[in-house]
Amino acid sequence: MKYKRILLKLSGESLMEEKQYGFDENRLSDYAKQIKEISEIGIQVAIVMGGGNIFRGLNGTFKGFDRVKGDQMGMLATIINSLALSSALEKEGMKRKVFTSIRMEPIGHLYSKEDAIETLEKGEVVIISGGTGNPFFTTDTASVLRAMELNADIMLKGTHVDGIYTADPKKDPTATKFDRISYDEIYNRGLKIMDLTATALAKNNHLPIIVFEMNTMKNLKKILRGEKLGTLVHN
Ligand SMILES: Nc1ncnc2c1ncn2[C@@H]1O[C@H](COP(=O)(O)OP(=O)(O)O)[C@@H](O)[C@H]1O
Ligand SMILES: O=c1ccn([C@@H]2O[C@H](COP(=O)(O)OP(=O)(O)O)[C@@H](O)[C@H]2O)c(=O)[nH]1
Repeated sequence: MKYKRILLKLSGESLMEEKQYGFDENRLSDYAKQIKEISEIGIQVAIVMGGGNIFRGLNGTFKGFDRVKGDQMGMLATIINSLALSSALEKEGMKRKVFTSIRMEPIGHLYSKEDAIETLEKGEVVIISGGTGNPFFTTDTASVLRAMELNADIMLKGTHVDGIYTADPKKDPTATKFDRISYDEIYNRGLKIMDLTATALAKNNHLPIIVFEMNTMKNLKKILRGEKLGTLVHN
């Protein structure tokens, strides 16, 4: 296998399926099955969950919430999603440990790099919730940060689009997909697939990222086998 330890970022919105809000149990179960498949072949998997299916801080500000309170609500949303994923993994008979970036026992263990690495080395899945623990950040940034802390070989951003396009493919049907793209090009073209903080942090630390569609079964395993799916982001 090409990679030994991965950081998998799962978009909150991808959990919704056809729903307008919250999560779809079948989608969660499909994700758990895909994660099981790669864990069983010896890949160490750390996961950062998004929260956009429940709450985004910036949306709250439009409704009159204070931004910091809104972001804290968003971080709590990522914890709800993480517990749901943990429960789906449990149904698959998987050992896993939920960490929170903010102290919240007994809901999850307070995140520490050492504990997370120890858990990964035991072959258990690590789920890191609560984003970075700070407002004004995103779970993409949290994913890059944790990938670096945990010395992950790559960050895989699993979402509902099949890669990075010249423009948002939901808004522009003429947009075309990149097989590879540099961090600078994401910035120069102003692409909205990842926020600039996450992009800059990954670039500065030479962290490769693959953006791929996670809603099709087996895609995660195919990537780990080296099949060319999605878009590779590189320096
Ligand atoms: N240049 C682009 N290429 C691909 N997807 C893009 C681009 N710009 C914006 N998007 C949007 O980014 C979303 C995927 O990113 P992700 O962080 O997983 O989403 P979300 O924030 O909805 O959870 C999709 O909704 C897609 O339409
Ligand atoms: O380090 C973080 C990560 C997330 N959030 C908040 O949590 C929300 C949900 O996260 P995100 O939008 O990244 O989730 P996704 O788009 O991946 O579903 C964000 O809008 C922010 O309000 C935050 O404040 N700090």
